[in-house]
Amino acid sequence: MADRDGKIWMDGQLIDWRDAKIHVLTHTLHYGCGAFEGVRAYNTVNGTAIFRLEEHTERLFNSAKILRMKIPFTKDEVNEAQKAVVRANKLESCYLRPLTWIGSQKLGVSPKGNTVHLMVAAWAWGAYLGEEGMKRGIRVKTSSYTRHHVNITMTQAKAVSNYTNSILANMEATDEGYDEALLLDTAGFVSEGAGENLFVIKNGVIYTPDLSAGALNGITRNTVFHIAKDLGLEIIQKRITRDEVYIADEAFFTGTAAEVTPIRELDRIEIGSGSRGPITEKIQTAFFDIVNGRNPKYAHWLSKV
Ligand SMILES: Cc1[nH+]cc(COP(=O)(O)O)c(CN[C@@H](CCC(=O)O)C(=O)O)c1O
Repeated sequence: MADRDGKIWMDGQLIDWRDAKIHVLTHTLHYGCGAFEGVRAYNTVNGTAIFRLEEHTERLFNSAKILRMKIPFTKDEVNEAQKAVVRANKLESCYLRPLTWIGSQKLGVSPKGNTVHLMVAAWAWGAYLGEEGMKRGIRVKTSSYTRHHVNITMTQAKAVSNYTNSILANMEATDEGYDEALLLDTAGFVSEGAGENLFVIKNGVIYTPDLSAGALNGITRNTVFHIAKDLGLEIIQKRITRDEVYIADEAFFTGTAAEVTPIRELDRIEIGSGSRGPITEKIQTAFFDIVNGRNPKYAHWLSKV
């Protein structure tokens, strides 16, 4: 990804993509204390717009606060940086990656005295878990890795260091021929995917793990709460066991990258009909209507670039 044309916003400047480098003694590279966001811009009916930009920037600042990092820019500056990166790269739709990290003044566990930095990059990124998966549903494996205990790492921070757990779970699942991993929490209840939140549907009611299971408070998850209300569907947040997923009528993942991705089986056990369920399809359609600007009720969620 390093060798391409384009611009990256780095510490207040739009610089050439290939020049966006950091030193190998950067604190975050060694110890993993940093935070990032995943954001999408869509080519809506009213032009290119970033979906729920304010909420993503708010979460980035909350992640930094949890990690005791002070981002040296305002939220407005970070919002504008994201718009500038989309414009500078002439992207009609794209995935944006803001990242804040601790600099290279000194190493040692304590980063006190090191500078805090921020960059924003953007690139075209299609269906995260594959176009076929968006229609047919994907195959998921319950991971042998456990999601973080909520007091081991800070699960409400989208922290760089949290993602080694996600990487290992995803690699194990894909090495075994699955599309993605589902992680359980330290008590054995369902938490979330390696990079997604989980929803299941049973007898017309939607369920999702409550956040005590260590799942990230997903913005797409929150969007589905609004969609469900619009559709007159009840959502219950509760502890969910893996076998409740096995006997569900439908299941799907949500995430900025994953959007709304149906799950057709877990651990080689078909979920419902073994394909995208009807309620999942309704939610997916409503989601894409919203992000593409076709639902005026949510126009305020779209920040034109
Ligand atoms: C662990 C995790 N849980 C839930 C979510 C969903 O959150 P939200 O995007 O706010 O709905 C994500 C986003 N995963 C991001 C990283 C993907 C990547 O491979 O990198 C994303 O979807 O952008 C997670 O990483």
